[in-house]
Amino acid sequence: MPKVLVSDPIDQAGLDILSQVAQVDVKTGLSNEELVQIIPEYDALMIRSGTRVTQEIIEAGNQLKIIGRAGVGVDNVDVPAATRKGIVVVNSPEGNTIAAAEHALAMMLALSRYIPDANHSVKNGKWDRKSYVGAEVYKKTLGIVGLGKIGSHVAAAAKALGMKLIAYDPFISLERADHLGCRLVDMDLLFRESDYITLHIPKTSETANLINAEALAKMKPTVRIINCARGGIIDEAALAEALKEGRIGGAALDVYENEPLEADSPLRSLGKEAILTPHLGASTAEAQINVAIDVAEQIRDVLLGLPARSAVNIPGLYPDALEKLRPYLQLAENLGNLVGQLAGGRVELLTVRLQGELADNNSQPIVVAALKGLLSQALRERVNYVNASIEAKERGIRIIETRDGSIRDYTGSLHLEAKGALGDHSVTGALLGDGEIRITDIDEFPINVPPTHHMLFTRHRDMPGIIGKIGSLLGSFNVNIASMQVGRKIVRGDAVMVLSLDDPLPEGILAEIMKVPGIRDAYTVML
Ligand SMILES: NC(=O)c1ccc[n+]([C@@H]2O[C@H](COP(=O)([O-])OP(=O)(O)OC[C@H]3O[C@@H](n4cnc5c(N)ncnc54)[C@H](O)[C@@H]3O)[C@@H](O)[C@H]2O)c1
Ligand SMILES: O=C(O)CC[C@@H](O)C(=O)O
Repeated sequence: MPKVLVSDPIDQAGLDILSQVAQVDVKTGLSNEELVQIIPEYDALMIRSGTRVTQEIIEAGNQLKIIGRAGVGVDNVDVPAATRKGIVVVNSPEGNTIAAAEHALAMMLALSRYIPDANHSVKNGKWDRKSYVGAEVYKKTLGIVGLGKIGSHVAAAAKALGMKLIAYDPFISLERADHLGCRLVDMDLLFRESDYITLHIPKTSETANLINAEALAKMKPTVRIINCARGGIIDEAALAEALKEGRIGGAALDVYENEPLEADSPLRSLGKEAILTPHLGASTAEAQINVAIDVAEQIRDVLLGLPARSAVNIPGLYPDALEKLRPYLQLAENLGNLVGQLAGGRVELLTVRLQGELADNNSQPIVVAALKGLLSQALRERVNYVNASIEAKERGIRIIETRDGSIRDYTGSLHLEAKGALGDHSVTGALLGDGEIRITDIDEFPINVPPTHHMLFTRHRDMPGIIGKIGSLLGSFNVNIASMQVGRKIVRGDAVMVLSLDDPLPEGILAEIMKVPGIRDAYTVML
């Protein structure tokens, strides 16, 4: 019988499902060293947010087939290490949506009426009615940052409370926002106009410290901020300072840069204008049952040799079909991610053309992989091989699929075109004999580069000196170039340049690149 280790508290409903097919050991509170020691005997690991699944644990897990996260965020799992080892990582993308949205709403109302402090004072024998004169949310402006699953539910409820809704989400269509009764605005305006700001975004390099001293300075002195998304999106020291000095009205936090919150955090000494909960967003009986069942069923299926429905790293296909398509799925995901970034978000139309031998295959997994890549900048771990099509549909992305078996430049290749905020862009990619991926065309300019983590693309006039200038500019910012390619259709006409970089581009450098004579456009892309 296979063995499953459950290393965080999981609802009994999930344990019952696992017990149908496996020996289940529940051992919570283990240290990294203890996990490394016992993991070799297990076929599956089931966790919540308490266990950090490090590369060390994954490498020691020689029998491990699946890691199941009973919740959304897989930020506590080293997913690339699991993928390298062929271990499926699954999550429950929707099981706790309602719980988290309701927690944010509860925080907003509790903050407005000082409920935690008032409760505390009555329980301590007082009858103080003067200190707790609150504010109404009716007719106030709620700024929602991130209009995904949780943000949308918050919007619907806040609308019913009579609030005016504005939102910032660069990946959501105007139609979707309109449908939710939200006016899409830029971040700056949201900071300035909101009476309440609620965060429902993933933590990424773009959203880390989004609410910092500079952002706080733009807000109304009465603004109340709610974060039930991820720690690290708010600069906690700057927030504590602003609250102490009365520069903002209040803050309610469920998540923190470091969890558990440090004993000496400045947040702990704040008064009634701050509410702190210990990452309780998903802590409802209903959500815990939902996520436990969702993830336990997937672990059971994988242990029985069936596909998982919400795998974040490996698609849920039967093993033989997966083996054949795996390199093309990776190609599709890379190209989807690339064309999505070139198109600048808000993609309305994606055209997928399967070429050469690829045209003979079942196109559905390829299209889904392309969508997964396309949506990954917006949704991170929320998007998987199961929900990518639904997410795309909800975002109003139309898909056109075509096939051209006659194209034989490579045995099989894939062409994607996206219409987005930055206009129409296209990419083509192929597999070399050894399965290595090559990007072979960008916006109809022929190139031949492997996808890498940090890339820089320019559109420029083909003229002497331009490549040298970009090279020295990057050098002056201490950015190392791994490879560089130029593609052009005619001599001294328009050209594209693609650089693979060892380092991320520091802030401000794109503006400098745009000043180089002959450069028409420049984009950075992270794959
Ligand atoms: N406190 C908890 O216990 C708890 C429970 C569940 C989820 N969460 C967290 O809540 C957050 C939202 O979850 P969700 O299920 O709504 O996710 P989601 O993927 O459905 O929505 C996230 C939204 O953020 C948008 N977005 C991405 N980058 C952005 C950026 N730079 N600026 C503005 N918008 C951006 C995306 O377009 C998307 O619409 C996540 O961070 C998730 O981990 C917390
Ligand atoms: O309670 C938990 O497991 C955390 C839930 C939440 O942060 C998630 O990512 O799903």
